[in-house]
Amino acid sequence: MKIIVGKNKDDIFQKTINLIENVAKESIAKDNIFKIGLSGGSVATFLTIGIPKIKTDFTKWKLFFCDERNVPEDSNDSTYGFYKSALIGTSKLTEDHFIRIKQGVSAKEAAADYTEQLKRYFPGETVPKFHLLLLGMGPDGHTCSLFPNHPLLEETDEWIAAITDSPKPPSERITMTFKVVNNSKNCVFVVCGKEKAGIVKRILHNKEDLPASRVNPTSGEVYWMLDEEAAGDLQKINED
Ligand SMILES: O=C(O)[C@H](O)[C@@H](O)[C@H](O)[C@H](O)COP(=O)(O)O
Repeated sequence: MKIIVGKNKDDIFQKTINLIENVAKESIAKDNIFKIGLSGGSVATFLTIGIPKIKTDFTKWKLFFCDERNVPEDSNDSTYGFYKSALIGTSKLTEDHFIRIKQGVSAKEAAADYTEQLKRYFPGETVPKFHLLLLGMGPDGHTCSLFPNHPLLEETDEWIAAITDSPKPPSERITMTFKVVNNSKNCVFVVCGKEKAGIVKRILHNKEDLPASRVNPTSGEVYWMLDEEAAGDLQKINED
């Protein structure tokens, strides 16, 4: 685990962009493709600003979703819709770069379909191994759409699961399970703001068993990219 604290949001965002750029370069050199998983929420806002600044061959990128809301792409709640409106037409990314969820079906069907899509992009792999997953963390310690005390935390067979009772609206989503998350080469949390300081301490110092605590790739690295505010309670401990 690597905990990297930025002086402020812009500093940690730049450090995260540098990390993504380096992993993309290594991945393309080795595999001739860079397979990245995106999350929604504030990390999406940061990425839509940061991704276009990355010096890379975007023709080798494929962008997946660590989780996605089961809503129409033109809904304000669609994570893909947010990335599309910010990046397509304004960057070198096109719709074809994104692996989107099936529209107009139940969450269960969308999860099954996304699993089939993953099989096409990770041929022959017993579990998809992403080069990098970009993760947010909610104030309750959830990540992807894996929420505290939810049965999906214990899912060990499915790669992509459906949730219809998400405590964070909208209620219907699909999500990577820990089976896929913890098979990734790199998991990168981007967590900013003083409202996250308490949960960051609960996870990184108190070691409470919360969903984000369970992100620990079996043969990969987990990075916690924190601004000073989100790391504030951790730093108080170090000063004591
Ligand atoms: O689609 C989603 O809702 C996200 O994937 C979710 O996991 C998000 O990353 C966290 O809720 C953190 O969101 P914030 O950074 O906005 O608090």
